[in-house]
Amino acid sequence: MHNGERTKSWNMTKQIRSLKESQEIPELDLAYNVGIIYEAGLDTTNIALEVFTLACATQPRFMTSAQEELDRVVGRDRLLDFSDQADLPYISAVVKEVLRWRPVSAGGIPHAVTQDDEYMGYRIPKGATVIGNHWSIHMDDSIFPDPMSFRPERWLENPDLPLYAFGFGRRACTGQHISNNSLLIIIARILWAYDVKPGLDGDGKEVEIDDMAFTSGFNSRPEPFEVRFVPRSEKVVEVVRREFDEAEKDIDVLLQGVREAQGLSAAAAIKR
Ligand code: HEM
Repeated sequence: MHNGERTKSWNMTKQIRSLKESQEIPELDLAYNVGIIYEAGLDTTNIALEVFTLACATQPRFMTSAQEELDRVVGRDRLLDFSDQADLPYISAVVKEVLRWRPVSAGGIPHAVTQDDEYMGYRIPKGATVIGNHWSIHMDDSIFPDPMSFRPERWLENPDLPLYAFGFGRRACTGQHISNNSLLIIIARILWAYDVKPGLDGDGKEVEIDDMAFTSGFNSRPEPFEVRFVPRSEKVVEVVRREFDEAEKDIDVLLQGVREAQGLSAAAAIKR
C-alpha cells in the first residue's frame, strides 16, 4: 500500500484512500481491501485463460467458428479492440463456455443464510451455511446437454442459460464485468493471431492432454500442460509486432488513462 501511495499516477490505493468511507477504517483493514482486489482479480482471470487454452488444445473444433467470426468482423490488417465487442457474439459465447466448462471456484463459496428458509422440503435455519456448487450446477445435463463438451453454441442457441461462475447474491463477484471484458479481448486476440495446438513430444507427435487434471483448492487450475501458439500467417506476426511497438508501455500513463476514462476523482496525493 505504501508503494502504491508513492507512485506518480492514479491507482487503486489512492482511490480507496480518497473515499470518505475509508477515513474511519483501520490501516490494516484498508490494506486487505486493496489486496483483495489484486488477489480476487488476478489469479481467477489467469486460471480462466489457462482453461481456455486447455479447451483449445483438447476440443479444438470451436476455434474454426471463432476464427471465422474474427476474420469476418475484424479482417486481417489490425488487432481488434473493444469497439468490435458487440459484433463478436461467438467470442462472447466462448468466454461463457470457458467459465461454465471448468469453473474457477469449482466447489463454490460458502454463504450464510440471512433468514429461515425452506427448499424442497428441507428447513434451512437462519445462519446455516449453504454452498452453491458451481461444478455440479454447470454439469447439470438437463440444462447443459452433453456438459463435458466445450460447445459455445449452447449460449447462442439459448441466451437465457444461467452462469454461476461468479457466485450468488449480494456477495457475487464485484469484478465480473472487468473479467468478462478482459477475457473477451484476450481470447479474441489470441484466436485472431494463433492456432492453439497441443505441444509436441520428442518424436514430433502431439502430446496427450488430460482435460480433467486440475489442482485442488478454493480455486482450481489445470495441471501444467504443453501447447504451441502457432501464428496463423506471416501477416499476423507483422500486425502483432507493429501493435506492440506502438502500444503505450508506461504504467503511470496507463493508470492515469484509467482514472480519466472512469472519471475518478482521487488526486495523486491524498491527505489522511
Ligand atoms: C474469471 C474471473 C473471476 C472469477 C471466476 C471470479 C469468481 C468469484 C467468485 C466465485 C466470488 C465469490 C462469490 C460468492 O460469494 O458467491 C468472487 C468474489 C469476488 N471477486 Fe471475483 N472472480 C473473477 C474476477 C474478479 C476480478 C477481475 C475482480 C476485481 C478486479 C474480482 C473481485 C472480487 C471481489 C472483490 C469479490 C468479493 C465480493 C464480496 O465478497 O462481496 N473478481 N469472485
